[in-house]
Amino acid sequence: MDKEIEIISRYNIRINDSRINMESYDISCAKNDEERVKIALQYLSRYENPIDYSHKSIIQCKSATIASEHIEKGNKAYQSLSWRDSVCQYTKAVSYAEISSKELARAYGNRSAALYECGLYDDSLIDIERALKIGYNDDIKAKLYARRAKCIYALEKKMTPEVIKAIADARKWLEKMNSIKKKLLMNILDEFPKNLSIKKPLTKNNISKLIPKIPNDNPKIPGVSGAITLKYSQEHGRHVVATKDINVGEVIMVQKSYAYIHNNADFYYKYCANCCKDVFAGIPCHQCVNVIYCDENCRDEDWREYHDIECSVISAMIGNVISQNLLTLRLTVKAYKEAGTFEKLQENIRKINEINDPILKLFTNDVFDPTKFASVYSLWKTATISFQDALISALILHSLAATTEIFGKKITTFKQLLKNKWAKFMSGLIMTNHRIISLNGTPGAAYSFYVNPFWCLFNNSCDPSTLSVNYKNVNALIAVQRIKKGEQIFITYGPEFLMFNTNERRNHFKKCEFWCECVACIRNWGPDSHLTFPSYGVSDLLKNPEMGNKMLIISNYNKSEIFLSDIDVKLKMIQHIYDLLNFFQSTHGYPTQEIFALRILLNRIVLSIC
Ligand SMILES: C[S@@+](CC[C@H](N)C(=O)[O-])C[C@H]1O[C@@H](n2cnc3c(N)ncnc32)[C@H](O)[C@@H]1O
Repeated sequence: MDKEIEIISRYNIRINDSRINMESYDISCAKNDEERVKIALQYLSRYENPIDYSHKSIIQCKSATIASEHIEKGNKAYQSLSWRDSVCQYTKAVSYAEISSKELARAYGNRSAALYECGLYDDSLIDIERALKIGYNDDIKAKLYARRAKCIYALEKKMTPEVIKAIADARKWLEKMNSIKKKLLMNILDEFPKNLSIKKPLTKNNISKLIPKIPNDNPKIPGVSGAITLKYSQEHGRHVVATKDINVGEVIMVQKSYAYIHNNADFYYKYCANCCKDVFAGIPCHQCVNVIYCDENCRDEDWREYHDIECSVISAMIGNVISQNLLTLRLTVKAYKEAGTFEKLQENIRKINEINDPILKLFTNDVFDPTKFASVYSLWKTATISFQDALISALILHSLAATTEIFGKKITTFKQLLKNKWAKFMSGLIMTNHRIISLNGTPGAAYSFYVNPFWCLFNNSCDPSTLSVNYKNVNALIAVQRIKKGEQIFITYGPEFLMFNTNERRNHFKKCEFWCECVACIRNWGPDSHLTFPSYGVSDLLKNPEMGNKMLIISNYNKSEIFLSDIDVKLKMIQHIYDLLNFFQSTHGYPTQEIFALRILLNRIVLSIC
């Protein structure tokens, strides 16, 4: 492969490699995104020999060898008692193993042992069934049946008919085992349930407990409180406003992101690619090695929604690309799937472009539906654009065209792409999506990256009126200031005044191409400013025993080991803080030192959960 194109494909694209002269390609003359990508495709067309996505060094495929390597790594982790690591390695083996292969049966069987050790008995039972169904080696089947007996016993805590049956099944297969292993297992079966070490089940993630219930009282914007609405003004652009007084602690929104990806190879094997839940006994995609699912339902849903197209494309892109590019691809594929055909997609986009009202554009059938492409596409706004952006878009298009038959047949050369009508149309959409992601894509925890269209309509304040709680693909906002009817509601885009001074914050926002005009920037608040706010002491608390008591509890908690306390204690403390914030703001106004002392503690508690 040509050196230059190798750089392009490998780094797809953080190209600031001096061998590629970006400056010499002027896209300023282009009228639209389609023309910009055309210039990039013309630049790339000089390569006779484009990236070969059928090559095994570029695409990761199912492989018995790689599956066996992961099984070995899983065994090592298991022997050193690193149960979670061994589960992860066996899951990698599950995804690399060929469908119905002996490696797949082994991976499920071995993973059931690690899951048992984690205390995940239900998951272990599921894997045992899978291993037996595919065909586990006869000489170790007895161990699987014995494990089934142990799991059921651990769950039921008594000798049920199922436990007895599983023990009998294990005995039937004892003959096939070698003599040492047979003796060991026979002892366990003879003594059952004596000497069983039954662990406390592994606690699954806590942060989901922080996510409030989805508000269901805004018929126009599902997942959003009925106390808010969208507005537009020359000064603020689109923004969110309270239609009723809102108290601290009230839920503003709980919505799923339109698109979410985790771009860390290990996370592909820990979270379901469809619903994002932690997955311990996941199943693979039939074709690729990059995703893992809770079960067949999640696998089928993902396939219907976008994975049927993405499957081979992400295999080509993963490892070479940064997460923004994968999210750009996801947006494009989802838009295409929603429309069903290129003609319908073109028609949908034409209709959105014809609507001038910046708020109405976001709606589908009179509802702001965050699962529809219109809600994302209408986030588009003009921003500086470079040849590099066009090049990225051209390469995403090439990955799509060269690995799928979306354009009728696979298109592998850049020259052919320039001639194909629908490839040209999709090139423009890819570039527009690339710009939408550049400005609205949000990095989440654990290398995740997502876009939530409603969240993107809030303006920033470095003293936000809301707290963001993101749990994988779910985005929640909770009020942390009392907000009066008619007031604008703000989120934080990152740097808050408690952490950074005004210059630092405004410089940070330069890359988002705006000059922050929030109250904290206008008043030049920095990390110590809250110490200059008025303070009323706690005298009013003495007149209100309920609040006085909450303050006492909170002050004691503040002196304790916050990180070590139980999640339910933390949630109780958060509720006390909300109550105290409401009390202080209604008696003393805003801002005060007492309020910020509580806000700093609130941030610490939330951080300790996330
Ligand atoms: C994610 S969007 C927010 C919604 C946006 N107002 C709209 O009309 O779509 C971010 C853009 O809003 C504007 N914006 C948000 N917060 C701002 C602030 N504190 N000061 C000035 N402009 C802000 C900037 O133009 C920024 O690029």
